[in-house]
Amino acid sequence: MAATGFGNYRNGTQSSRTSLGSSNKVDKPLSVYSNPKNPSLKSKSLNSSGLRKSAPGSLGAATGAAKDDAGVPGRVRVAVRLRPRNAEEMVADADFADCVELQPELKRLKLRKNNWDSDTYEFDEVLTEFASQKRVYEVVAKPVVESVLGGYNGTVMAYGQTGTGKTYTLGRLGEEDTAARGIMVRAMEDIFAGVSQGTDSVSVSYLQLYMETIQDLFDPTNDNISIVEDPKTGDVSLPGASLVDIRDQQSFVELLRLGEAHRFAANTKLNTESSRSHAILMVYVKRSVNGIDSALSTDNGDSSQVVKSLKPPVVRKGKLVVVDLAGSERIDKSVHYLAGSEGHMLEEAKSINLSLSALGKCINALAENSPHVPVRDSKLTRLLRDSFGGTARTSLVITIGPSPRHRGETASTIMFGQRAMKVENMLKLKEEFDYKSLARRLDIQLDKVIAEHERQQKSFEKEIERITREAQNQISEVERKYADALEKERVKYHEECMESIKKLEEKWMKNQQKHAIDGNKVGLKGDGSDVTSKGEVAAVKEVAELKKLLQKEALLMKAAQEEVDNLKSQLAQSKKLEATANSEILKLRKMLEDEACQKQKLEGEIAMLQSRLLQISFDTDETRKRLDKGGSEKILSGLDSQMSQLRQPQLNAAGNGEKASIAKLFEQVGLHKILSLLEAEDADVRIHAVKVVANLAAEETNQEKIVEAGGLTSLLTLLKSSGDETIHRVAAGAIANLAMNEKNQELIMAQGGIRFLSMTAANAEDPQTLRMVAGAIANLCGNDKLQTKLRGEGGIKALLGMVKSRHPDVLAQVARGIANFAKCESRASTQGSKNGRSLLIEDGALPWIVQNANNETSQIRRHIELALCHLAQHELNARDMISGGALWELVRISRDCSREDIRTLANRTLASSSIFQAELRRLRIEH
Ligand SMILES: Nc1ncnc2c1ncn2[C@@H]1O[C@H](COP(=O)(O)OP(=O)(O)OP(=O)(O)O)[C@@H](O)[C@H]1O
Repeated sequence: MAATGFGNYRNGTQSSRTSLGSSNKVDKPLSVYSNPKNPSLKSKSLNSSGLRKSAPGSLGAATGAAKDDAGVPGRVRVAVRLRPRNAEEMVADADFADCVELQPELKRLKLRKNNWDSDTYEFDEVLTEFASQKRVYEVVAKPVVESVLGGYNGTVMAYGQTGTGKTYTLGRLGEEDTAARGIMVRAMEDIFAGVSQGTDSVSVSYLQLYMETIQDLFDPTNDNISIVEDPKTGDVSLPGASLVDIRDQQSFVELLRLGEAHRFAANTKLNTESSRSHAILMVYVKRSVNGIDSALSTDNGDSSQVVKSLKPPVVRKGKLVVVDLAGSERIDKSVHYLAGSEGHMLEEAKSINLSLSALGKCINALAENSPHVPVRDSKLTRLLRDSFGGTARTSLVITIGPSPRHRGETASTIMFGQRAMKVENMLKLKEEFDYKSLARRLDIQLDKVIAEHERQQKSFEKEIERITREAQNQISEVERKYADALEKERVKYHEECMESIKKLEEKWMKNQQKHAIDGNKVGLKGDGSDVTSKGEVAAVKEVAELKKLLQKEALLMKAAQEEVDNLKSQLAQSKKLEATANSEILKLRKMLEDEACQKQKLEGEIAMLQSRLLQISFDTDETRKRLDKGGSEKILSGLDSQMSQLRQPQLNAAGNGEKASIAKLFEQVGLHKILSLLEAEDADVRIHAVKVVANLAAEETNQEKIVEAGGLTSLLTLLKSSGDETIHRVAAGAIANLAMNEKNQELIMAQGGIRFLSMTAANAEDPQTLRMVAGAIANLCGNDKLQTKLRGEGGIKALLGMVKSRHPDVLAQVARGIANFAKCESRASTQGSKNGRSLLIEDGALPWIVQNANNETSQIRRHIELALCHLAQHELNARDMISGGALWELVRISRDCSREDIRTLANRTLASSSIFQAELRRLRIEH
């Protein structure tokens, strides 16, 4: 159990701390300014966050190891405050001096014994009747508040006789006069100044403890609040009390006023002005001290950075408890006052005194370093268990009045304070990794990345579309232009050709006609040569003209060709553009793929964290259930008892709530993701994931889903491929759970499960691994259909091989497997579907069975007794059983077994076997 306040922490040895009666009187020098063990522990040695940097054994508070259990020692600090004389005392005590004389500069108080003699006491602070509320806060409470902000528990308590100013010191709201504000209000002001609104939280409960009943001052109808103590950490909590989140000072003051009104109403009902109850204000401060904020807030799009710097934020939890105790009158005086009054009032006085005297006793015990601190004697001390003299920084202000008439009370208050000064504290930093908030933040971050990714993808797609469209437009434009130009050229060329041909034809016609006329003329003149030469000249001219025309045509053709070339180069240019656009598209696609990859990584991280959360929830669930069962470790006859506990249906309401949250988480993470983590590269993640799967497999409702999602195959693969024994142990446990179901048993066999389980058993060193493997095989042994296959694949041999371990847990599972197998065999032989002797006997199980038939562990013994009875039911086994010594065991069982049903079964079996009967007769054994 962890060191806690009244409950556990013991002072170190200190010579001056010898007797209860010893005090810090100046004639017994004892330094009250520093801790003799650690002189650095004056309140001044705290830095601004209330953390010590180099105290021996300190936690290294600035970096804060979440699991470190070491503590920082420190003493309960005690201040004494004197109330000024009130009007009545001014008159009644006018002729008398005050019963105390204060020497604040020496931090001393003198308590008058008589006119000439007084006792002197030292305190950490001596506050005169003139001390301002501000000063009182600063010396009494401020260091505690700073400590709370630094992640420690802190307590401020006021103790004193009725009417001496406890409520004045702690609870004044100071609404009309701010200088009058008490410790509660000022403490909250400092707390608000020390927290950041975005990441931190402050919540309060306000209670009163009256006649051993705790009432909620925010909701007085809630008046039976119980105290819950965490057995591990010793932390005290009040789950039934209202816990109100507060965001600003104003709402706190309003709440306090409401609480005060309820307290006042309760006191009025009791017809008294003084508070007869103890009022307790609890302030819970949660501060985030580092984390992934910086990494997450850099929205530079580089999500891999986020993954690399993944570190859960550290949350420091501090609890400030401010206790305004009821008046500390001595019981004899109260009884005297109350003599003749109603019995209730006497009871009440006793009850107040009971809790105060219990507090006193605890303080005495702590101051004396006594081995027993009677913390359980009252609700007050139970409530303050983690807040006083334990892991908390504690400050006590004792209030006294000046009147010599109350010298007795004042003396007893002073002695109380003196003893409290000797109580040592062991401060413990309350830090934990806030996986939930990390997962939440990562979720938000992932959402952002996904949204950004989707946005980018959309704009990339749009861009791609635009570029493609533009390129296509350009191409079709160029193509269109090219086609138009070609067509134009073709038409033009055609027209020109036609024109030229027409012209030539016309000319040719003209020439023909001319020739015909000239021919006629020649014929008439008879001078042909002259005429011919004229015709030739015309023909030459004609040819020259035609040549010109042809040259012109050639030029036109050339121009058209150039135009075509030009268009072709334009087309090539467009194609180039298209290629560039394509490579751009490819680049964009690659970026998209990278993004998707990052997203997947982040999802993996989240799944891993959520699976851790799931595991933590399971652990909590399991612990809660164990606690619910009163911590008794019931040995369950089935499988792994821890896993079996998870199947217990009788969960209480809280358990159901927890289960619901597990189911929700399970839903959120998704089985596939959890299963995929079984193959993670990081061994820790694999171990973690297999634990989660094992826990899930413990729930019958999850088993089918796990098998369907391929979980069984993954678990068997882990047995085959992993070299880690923890993984083997947990995976075998999960397989054992899945093997509770007949369908799964067949699947396990079909996937070579026996081989992997046998292999695991052969390599196992930890008996718990063997227990899980044996448990899994034992379950398979109970399936009638699998008998031959199981034996054929070495299942029985594997079971028998595990007895080497000698560990009773392993032997119990082996025995259970053998009993299951024997039962199936005897059923099969009764039904006539089995011939021949038992496969168990064939595989050599009988000697071990006989050897352990009277094993001292009842669980093993019972299984074996049953196995023997089952084996004996088949006549074909009788000879082997006789020669192996099993008959003797059967006889013993039939006579001595403490379970009647087994005794009867053994008797019936012996009676029905003629071979056994003959042997018994031969040996002259009566049966
Ligand atoms: N330091 C002080 N200066 C001025 N007045 C004071 C001082 N301390 C107490 N008083 C006055 O004395 C009276 C009693 O104080 P208070 O109610 O705080 O006492 P108490 O110890 O809380 O009593 P009870 O145990 O009955 O609740 C009140 O009227 C309060 O204003």
